[in-house]
Amino acid sequence: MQKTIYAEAINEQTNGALTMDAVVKLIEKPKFKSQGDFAFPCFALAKTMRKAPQKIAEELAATIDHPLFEKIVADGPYVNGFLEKQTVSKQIVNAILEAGSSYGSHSFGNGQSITIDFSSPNIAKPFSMGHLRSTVIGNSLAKITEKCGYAAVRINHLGDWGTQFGKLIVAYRLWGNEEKVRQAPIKELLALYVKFHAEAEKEPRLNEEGRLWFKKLEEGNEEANKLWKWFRDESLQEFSKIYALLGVEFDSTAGEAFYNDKMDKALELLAEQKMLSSSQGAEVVDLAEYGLPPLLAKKSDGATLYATRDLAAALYRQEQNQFSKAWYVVGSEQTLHFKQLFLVLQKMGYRWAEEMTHIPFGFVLKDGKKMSTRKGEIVLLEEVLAEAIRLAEENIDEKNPSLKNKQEVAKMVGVGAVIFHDLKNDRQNSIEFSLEHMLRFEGTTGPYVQYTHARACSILRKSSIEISGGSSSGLKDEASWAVAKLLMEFPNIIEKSFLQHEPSAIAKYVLELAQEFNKYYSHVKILADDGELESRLMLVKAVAIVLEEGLRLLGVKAPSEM
Ligand SMILES: NC(=[NH2+])NCCC[C@H](N)C(=O)O
Repeated sequence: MQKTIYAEAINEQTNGALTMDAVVKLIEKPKFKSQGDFAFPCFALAKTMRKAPQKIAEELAATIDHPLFEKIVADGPYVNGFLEKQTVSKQIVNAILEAGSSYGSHSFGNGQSITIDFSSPNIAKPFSMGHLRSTVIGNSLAKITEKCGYAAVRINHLGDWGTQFGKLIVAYRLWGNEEKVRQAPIKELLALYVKFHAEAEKEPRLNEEGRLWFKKLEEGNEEANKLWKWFRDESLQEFSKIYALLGVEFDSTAGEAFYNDKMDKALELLAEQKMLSSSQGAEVVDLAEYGLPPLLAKKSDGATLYATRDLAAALYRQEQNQFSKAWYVVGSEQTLHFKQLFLVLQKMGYRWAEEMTHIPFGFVLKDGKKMSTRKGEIVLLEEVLAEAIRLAEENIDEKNPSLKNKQEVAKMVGVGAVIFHDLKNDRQNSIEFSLEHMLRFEGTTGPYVQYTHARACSILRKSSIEISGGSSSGLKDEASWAVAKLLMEFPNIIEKSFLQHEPSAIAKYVLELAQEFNKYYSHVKILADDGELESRLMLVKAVAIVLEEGLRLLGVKAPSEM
């Protein structure tokens, strides 16, 4: 908002030589504090105004006069604007106190829906680190889209269909034990699956059996479907423990199986458009014109595939939700799959397919190596989260042994640490998994931000003044200005995180705000009883609001004491 005012002033003085949009985009944040709060480079004006940029900068600096600015100075070809600290900090703090948690919201989503396909683990298999990343990133993106005025549709596209379930059924019928599966479903089903592959090496006939049973499953055979449904229910129950811990919910858990009866229609549509061709008995959609391998729509034995199900799912989602955008939070290994999927839909003539986006992310590493769920190295996510909570409790025991709801807070801190660690780097980067590191109370961690928020809450508790509504008269010292200026950035950060599909923008921001606030806390006696006490407390309250809201958008809770 302050930036817009600066742009307006420039625009007015240059008689609209550039559009407002162009001016806003050109305004930079200066590198050094001594260069003020905004810098506008005059190069783009030089042509239309037929003057040297330096000259334009001088003229603008001399003519712009706005009460929101303390001074406007030419700095070479730049016009630097220095905000009037007291007035602006007053405006920002009051706006935050009035808006509360809705500070930073946007309305550009206009209530349109965005489907977000995330988490999407495979049943009868462990919930992997990759699925954790998808879950955490997708959950945050859903909250960010809502903050921008969209209606988020959270979809867990479960991997619950495919030939592997034929194999699993064969394995269970041969070697399975009902009691064992009930006790530890994922572990047991995985063991059966692994055994199947080992045995099939020796006895290839088993693979044929597996295909047969999947065929039975697709055709609605009762025994096959009963077993499949049981495996699915047990798996979902296991996954739901993880979702409960993470605080993640879905609007739909319609997985791949859900599209079993919707694929014929998708295939028909492709056939109608003459987009199917056969290749070695299989039906494919040729994508050579885009330089891509063909999308496999139907195998030679008539079985459909992952891609076909995604095609049917996209058509179904557009029909159901009329999504304005469709996002897929899935690891970067599937980049080609989504490229093909989107292009096929575009080729079918659907304009909406242009608004479909694959949102990839990097790997989780342990000691520099990719963590995987292959034999022997399964890391059970539930155990990881339980360990994080246990370590957080140890930390609290040490630092604040008399805390009342210790266990509840330990859960917020432990789980928050894991989530924050995932989201603090650009999502495409791989992340090194270290519980010890992510749980530190200092440094770039979730607990550090939570701790800073709790500190702000504690200051507010200690003062006798009740802060509500917005009637701050502003502050003008450098330390509080640094905090106020960051608070001013929050709405822009939200928009940026939306446009780039990057929760990390918010994570980095709350870290910076926490650091700046802690500097303020150590330089200024906040609770000193002078004329500015109330304004300082209002700033503290504004910081608490923004930290809590920033963390919420990441899916992290902010305890008021820890
Ligand atoms: N619509 C989708 N394809 N979503 C992603 C599914 C991810 C898949 N279940 C996997 O674990 O690899």
